[in-house]
Amino acid sequence: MSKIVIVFHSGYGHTKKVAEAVAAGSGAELLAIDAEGNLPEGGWDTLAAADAIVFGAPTYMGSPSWQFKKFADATSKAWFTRAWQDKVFGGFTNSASLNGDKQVSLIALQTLASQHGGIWVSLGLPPANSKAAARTDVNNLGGSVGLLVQSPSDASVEEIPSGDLDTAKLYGERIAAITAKLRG
Ligand SMILES: Cc1cc2nc3c(=O)[nH]c(=O)nc-3n(C[C@H](O)[C@H](O)[C@H](O)COP(=O)(O)O)c2cc1C
Repeated sequence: MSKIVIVFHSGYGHTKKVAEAVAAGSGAELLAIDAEGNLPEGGWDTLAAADAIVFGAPTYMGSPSWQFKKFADATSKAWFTRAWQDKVFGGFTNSASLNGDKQVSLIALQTLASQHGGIWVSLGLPPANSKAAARTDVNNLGGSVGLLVQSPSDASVEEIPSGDLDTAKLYGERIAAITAKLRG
């Protein structure tokens, strides 16, 4: 069975909830980047052993949080040896506004995966964008590159729109299916 690892940062728990939903769909192991931008003991070995790596970060000031960026810069050690070449990658971001410049963060995650020679998994779901569409619908935010989630600024972790979490689970399933095809 393929090994999928979700490496993510979450300052206040909302992005962690999204990571858990992606894990529910993919069977992935969660690897949290801490408040100082560091991985737990053995974290780099966990990533080295993964068939697929999913990046997750909240959008802060229009880009991934600095803790995620510190992690991203630290992946240069793996880059030097092409250690992550041909792994499968995906990514997600979460922020307060419907737009909130989430796409900037997602492109940063996709670019990081591409620097490593990875195979990026798009969201693969049509947008729910008709007049009748609601926030409870799957992909109501209309993402395509990866997974977008909106947590309103005054929403608790338990109040993240259910449609976005359903979308997260489906994205996890897609990553698992594609990883199984490509990596066995
Ligand atoms: C320093 C900071 C900057 C933020 N910048 C943005 C932003 O650019 N766009 C946005 O929509 N939300 C922004 N937010 C809101 C967060 O993205 C939102 O609260 C998110 O759910 C936090 O996720 P977390 O609980 O995993 O840290 C910002 C929050 C903080 C603390």
